[in-house]
Amino acid sequence: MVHMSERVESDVVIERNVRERLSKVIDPELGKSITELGMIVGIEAVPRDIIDAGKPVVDVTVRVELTVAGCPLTQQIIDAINDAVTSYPAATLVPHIAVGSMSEQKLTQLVDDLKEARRRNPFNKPGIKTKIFAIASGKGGVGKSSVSANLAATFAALGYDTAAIDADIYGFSLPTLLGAHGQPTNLNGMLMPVTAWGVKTMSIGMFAGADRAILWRGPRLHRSLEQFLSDVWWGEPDVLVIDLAPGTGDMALAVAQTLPNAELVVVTTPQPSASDVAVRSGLVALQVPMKVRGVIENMSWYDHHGERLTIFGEGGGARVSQQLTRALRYDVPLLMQIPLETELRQSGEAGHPVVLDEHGKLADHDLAHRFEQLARTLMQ
Ligand SMILES: Nc1ncnc2c1ncn2[C@@H]1O[C@H](COP(=O)(O)OP(=O)(O)OP(=O)(O)O)[C@@H](O)[C@H]1O
Repeated sequence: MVHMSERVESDVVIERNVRERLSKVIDPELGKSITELGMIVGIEAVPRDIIDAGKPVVDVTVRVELTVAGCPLTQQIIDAINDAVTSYPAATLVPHIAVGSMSEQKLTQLVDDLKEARRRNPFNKPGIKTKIFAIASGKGGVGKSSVSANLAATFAALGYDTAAIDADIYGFSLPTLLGAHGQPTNLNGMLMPVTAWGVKTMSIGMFAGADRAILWRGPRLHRSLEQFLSDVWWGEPDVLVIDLAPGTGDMALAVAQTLPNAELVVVTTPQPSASDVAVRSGLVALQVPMKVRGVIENMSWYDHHGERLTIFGEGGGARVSQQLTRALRYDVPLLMQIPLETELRQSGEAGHPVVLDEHGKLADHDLAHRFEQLARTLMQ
């Protein structure tokens, strides 16, 4: 027999404990707890007079206010709330989740608060933990975007909170390669990146407007990149991969000014016409305090019925590594060689990075192992 006063107290305890458990549920877009974001507006525990498997059965109503009605991640949030309630150890809690959306006024306040906390470019504040890798190539078409997409997917599959920016105004191929086809959600002027394969992605290709390319050129590039970084809600990812536009100057300079922690990774193919320009793209580090982390040689060979064909010649990656090491006076290693593989191209076109299996886990093949090794080296 349970007395009324005890029952009331235990309901309050359950409500408090449920709130505590919900504080661990993180909004996948904003990267903050749903309680901290003010999304939980009511929790009510009403016990039924039954015991199930030795535990009291309690109906728990959770009232949730989402930031945007019908947001694509609604179900994910509701599932997480459901799990947090049903996994309660001391009682059998039966969840009833009432979903609504925030009032305009509340949303404006929330966004203002978030913006206030992050008024500026989030990646250059002191003590930031995010590792930033800017992928440069010099010459176009050498596979810089394919490397960026697969590297980002590998980081995410290894469990790192991963963001990727496609800053390639000429190509913006990252969303295609990652299959990130959605539009960024606009939360009262703050943009949410599109998540694909666990990678939060933003591309300037997602912004409409004829002046997009003009904005991203020359003297305004630095401002544009900064704006791009601060108008998007990135949270504080472990790693940020930036797919730069091909070329040797402007873009890398803008990155160095905007993201002082960024490290440059230079992609080349084996042939001299690519490696000569790749060296020049790395030499930008003589003008700005940006570290060149290493070189990746793509399209290094093609395995044809057991025969290794070096279609684009040999030695480009090693040449870039040696020349940059000499010019910059520190070791700029050749980090990885990537063979030509039809699957890499095909999976890129299908929006499924070749390094991932059908479940989105790291695949068990040579190419995936190479990318895993690269990702682990870069995070050291
Ligand atoms: N190792 C590889 N094996 C087979 N195909 C590849 C490989 N690397 C890249 N490709 C293909 O080559 C083409 C160019 O690659 P990608 O778009 O990644 O290059 P990029 O350097 O980013 O080009 P851009 O200069 O246009 O930005 C794509 O069709 C891609 O699928």
